[in-house]
Amino acid sequence: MALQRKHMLRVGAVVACVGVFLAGADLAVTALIGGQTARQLSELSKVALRRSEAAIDSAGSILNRLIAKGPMDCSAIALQALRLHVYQGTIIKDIRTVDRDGAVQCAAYSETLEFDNGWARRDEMFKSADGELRLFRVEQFTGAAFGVMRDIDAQRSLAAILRIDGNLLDVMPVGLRAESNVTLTLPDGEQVAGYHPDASAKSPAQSVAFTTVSDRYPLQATIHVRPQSLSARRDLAYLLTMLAAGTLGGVFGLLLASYLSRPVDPVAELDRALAANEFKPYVQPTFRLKTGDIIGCEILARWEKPDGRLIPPMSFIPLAESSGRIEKLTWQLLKTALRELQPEMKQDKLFKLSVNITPRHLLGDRFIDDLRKTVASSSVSTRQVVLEVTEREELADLDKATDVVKELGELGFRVALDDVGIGHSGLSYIQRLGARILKIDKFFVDAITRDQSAIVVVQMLVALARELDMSVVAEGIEHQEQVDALIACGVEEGQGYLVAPPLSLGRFKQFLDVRRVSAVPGRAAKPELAA
Ligand SMILES: Nc1nc2c(ncn2[C@@H]2O[C@@H]3COP(=O)(O)O[C@H]4[C@@H](O)[C@H](n5cnc6c(=O)[nH]c(N)nc65)O[C@@H]4COP(=O)(O)O[C@H]3[C@H]2O)c(=O)[nH]1
Repeated sequence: MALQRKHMLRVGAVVACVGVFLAGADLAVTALIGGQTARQLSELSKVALRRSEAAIDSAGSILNRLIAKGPMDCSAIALQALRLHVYQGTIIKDIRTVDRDGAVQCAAYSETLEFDNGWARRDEMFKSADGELRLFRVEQFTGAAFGVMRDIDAQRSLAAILRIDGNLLDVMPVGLRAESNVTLTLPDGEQVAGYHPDASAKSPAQSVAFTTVSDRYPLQATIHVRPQSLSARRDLAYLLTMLAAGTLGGVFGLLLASYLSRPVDPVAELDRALAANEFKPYVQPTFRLKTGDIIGCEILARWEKPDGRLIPPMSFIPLAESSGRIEKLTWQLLKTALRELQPEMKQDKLFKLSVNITPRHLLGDRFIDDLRKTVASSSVSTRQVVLEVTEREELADLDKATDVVKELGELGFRVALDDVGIGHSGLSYIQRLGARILKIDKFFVDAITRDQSAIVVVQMLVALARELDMSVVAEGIEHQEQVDALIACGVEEGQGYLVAPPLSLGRFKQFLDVRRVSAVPGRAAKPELAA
């Protein structure tokens, strides 16, 4: 079972750590690589724009040179001069002279006019920042072309028709070429050039855009990419990082598991629990057998672990005893119980609170002093406090024990001898100690309804108690038949699951309230009060 838990812990820790490391690495690498890709694409849109600006610059200076050469008046010489600048293979596909309104007067190659499908008016053109050039879209049957116009004089202008193609806009890195396109647009959104590296592929339907706007020309270059292209998960660096993170997570998980499953020093654990106040006084009511009236309760320690587990006393009391922590533990429990039950104890002056005291603690030098202080600070009468000393363990020094019990009695405390009948000491021990209460062990209560000898022992203990002026409490009563048999033997008080198991202080208070209201003798505790 322990091995299985260890294995489960190890697997759980490894899985959890790998998960956390992978998630962390995913977040970090996605942000890092995604950010880098976005910066790279912004830079590339700048490159596309700068190249396009250079093309416009070059067209503008050609137009300037032509205008400087002579009158561009559609004469044969003027057209010849224009033709010299329209070469196959360059981006200038035609140069035209246009009038004041932008209407074409003549073209370097008049046959290109047949390709036209529309020509912008002057007022539809966009001015460059220096006012020297005007840019516009030229509709042609073969697709959009890009017009760059410079005024010759107040009446005429010279317009170059450019086709900015892949050579200028081919800026995309290999990995992104197939999933992107690059466009040049005017301020009205009209596209004057576009480039898709993979001519057969369609533009991405859903895309992320990276745009650079020119500060010299009314123009912007935009790179459109599919959102998936930005995903860092396609990157080799991402895969390598995730592999490293997963491995690190696994190693860390193993280390964590071995740290968590390291043997814990039980005494250090006790000290930690004491400091954290994890030991709680649960209490089990004692009652009058004939009437069922509650006459007190016994503190039974429980360890409420931070993970919610409730540890029974036999799992920690022996260690607390052998490690010298029992004193601190006892005072902690008693203080808490006195503080919490003080109102009930003040209201019912006959109510007795019992606490288990180990023989060694009882015989300790400071026991009586500490007990007095603890009880005095709660302003509860010493007469309402019972100290249960077990008969299971021998009192090392019976004479000293007798003196202590006597002194305690003078101070008002009562001492009960616990687990009577199963211990090693004889009747003289009971007689000498001077205890006021005798608690008959559950062993005899269990047997009393089926074993005549148990009846004889109980009757004998009752007789002895009467002789010594002691009262008798029977422990571990679970059935009404046991109550009846105990009454028949002369026992008057008892405790057991028949009335209630050990309860937390809060539940015990509720239990008292319910009992006060119903006040039915001998009735078992309501199931919801069971611990
Ligand atoms: N089956 C059954 N059990 C019943 C019934 N009625 C009561 N019991 C259980 O019998 C035990 C009676 O307490 P104990 O003899 O003082 O025996 C106690 C006592 O010797 C010791 N102990 C508990 N708390 C403390 C403490 O604060 N200090 C010291 N020194 N010992 C403690 O641990 C022992 C065990 O305590 P618990 O486990 O709480 O077990 C308790 C109680 O829960 C019943 O009807 N049926």
